[in-house]
Amino acid sequence: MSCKQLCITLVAICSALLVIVLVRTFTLVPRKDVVIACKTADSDFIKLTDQILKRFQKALQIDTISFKRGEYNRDQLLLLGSHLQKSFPVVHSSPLVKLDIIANYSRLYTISGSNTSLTPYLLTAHLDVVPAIAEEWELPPFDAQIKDEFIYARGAIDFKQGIMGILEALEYLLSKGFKPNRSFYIGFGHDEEVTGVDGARAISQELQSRGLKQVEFLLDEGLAVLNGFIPGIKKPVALIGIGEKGFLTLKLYVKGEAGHSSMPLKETAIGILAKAVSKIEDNPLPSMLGYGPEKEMLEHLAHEMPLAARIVMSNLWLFGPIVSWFFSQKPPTNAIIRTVTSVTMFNGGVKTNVLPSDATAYINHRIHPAQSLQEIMDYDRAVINDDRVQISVEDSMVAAAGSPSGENDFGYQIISNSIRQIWTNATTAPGMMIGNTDTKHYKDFTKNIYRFSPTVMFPGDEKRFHGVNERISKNNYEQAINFYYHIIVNADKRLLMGNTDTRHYAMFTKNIYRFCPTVMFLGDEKRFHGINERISKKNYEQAINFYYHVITNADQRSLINIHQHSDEL
Ligand SMILES: CCCCCCCC/C=C\CCCCCCCC(=O)N[C@@H](CCC(N)=O)C(=O)O
Repeated sequence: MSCKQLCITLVAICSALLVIVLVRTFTLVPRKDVVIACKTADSDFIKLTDQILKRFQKALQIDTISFKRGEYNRDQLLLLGSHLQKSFPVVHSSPLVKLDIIANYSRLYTISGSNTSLTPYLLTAHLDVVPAIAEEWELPPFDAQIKDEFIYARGAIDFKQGIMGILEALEYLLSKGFKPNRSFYIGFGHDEEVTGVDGARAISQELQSRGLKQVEFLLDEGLAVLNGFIPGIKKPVALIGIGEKGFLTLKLYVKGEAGHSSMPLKETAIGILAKAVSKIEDNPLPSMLGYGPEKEMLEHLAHEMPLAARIVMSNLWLFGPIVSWFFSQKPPTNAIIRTVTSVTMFNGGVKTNVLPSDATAYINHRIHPAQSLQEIMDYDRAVINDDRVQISVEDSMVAAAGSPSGENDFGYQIISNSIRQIWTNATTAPGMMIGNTDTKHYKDFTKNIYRFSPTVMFPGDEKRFHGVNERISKNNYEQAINFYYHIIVNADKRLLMGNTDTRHYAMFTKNIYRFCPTVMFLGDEKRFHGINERISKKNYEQAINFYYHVITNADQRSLINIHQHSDEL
């Protein structure tokens, strides 16, 4: 090939790439949904009264700690149960609500709706918390004291704001005479922090034994309203977890030889294990950017970014390696692009002058959905490359597949719209839950599983999860209550409302109306996107005449006297 031909080929390739990049950049259009903002002046806005705040603080003061499977503060769980019972008298006495205590401590509420043809939905949360090292906290972890408008306590964001927020919203609604159309369940597990096998799993079994086959959607704890976490986006981003990373906990064990420390061997069990652990930390797993829900998230958010970042995010097929490098720099963004590795426990040795007879370490991986458990095991084995280190699986879970997040996916849109009613300046996007939840126990009921916590976070706050100084602002707790209020009200609709093409015209007018000239009887709603969609001949005639009148009536300078038909005089 001549030099000229080479130049022409290169120019052609570059031009083609440029066209693809620009087309992708400008065809990922922003969403312009119209949602009705929830304002503090609204008559149905639930204000954070002293009473509401006090009962939240009281719930936080009860240290419902889970230590390990089957080992949790049973007395405290009972205490929290009676606190809920006392705090929400309307919920606990309503004829519409049935409460079952499951496996002694978990709580399953069944709220009966009037329309049994509507598939119920499920809201879940957990009653337990992880332990806290009190000495490291600014304020004691189980006092729930307030400092600078923040309530500090273990469980403030993981996840007693969910427990109390849901019940506050329900208490309010029922006390105002709310009678749901759609039934729903509320499931509070008592051992989520130690995998939920006693609590959530038992709730799920109870629902199955009642013959429940399907729920419309499930909302559990999860991602949050994030400020400043995603490079290039200034406004808050509310991520709804549509998938969940898997986990793999590996036990590394080295058998050593006990003896006197004055005559050491070349390496001790501790030394061998320390080298293995160090190799694991030095060799992070490769980036999987583009192969999981994070791709959808970044493409969704691209339109919120400045042009350069927008070009990059819209074209991960080309710029993936740059984004991977960038995201690897910070733990929260690193967590979404790869399987991560944490060495969480290390034990060995009994006395300062005794050679250790063995040493044990635990590695906790959070697995990217594009990878299998076996791949991770093989990777670790190859990296350690030392037969003296025995590797065994302590516990594992494969990653959860992505739930649908399209414009017509009822559960996703109910959650997204409810978020935007509260955090009006936020943009929502599907994301991947980086920690684990109780949702694994409910996966047989629906593929529409979503993970979102109504928690506002700023960089650094992620360390408060399972760390020190966990806290929530009073304002955020008020938002959490109102978020659940909107979830319950919005999910009570028969069909997804508001997801019409009108959002594409929202910039032209605030006078947007949605009406179909369709006559419906109970049961006809199933024909929408269902089977046997139909219209009567008469109704079609009415539809034509309706549009005739819309056109003729709208053809006026100003509003006319509507009673000008001669037959109405
Ligand atoms: C682009 C930025 C994306 C990500 C930013 C995330 C910021 C933090 C948001 C949410 C935090 C999620 C982590 C909290 C998990 C809470 C639930 C939990 O602790 N679960 C346990 C369950 C234990 C188990 N074995 O089931 C856990 O994951 O260990």
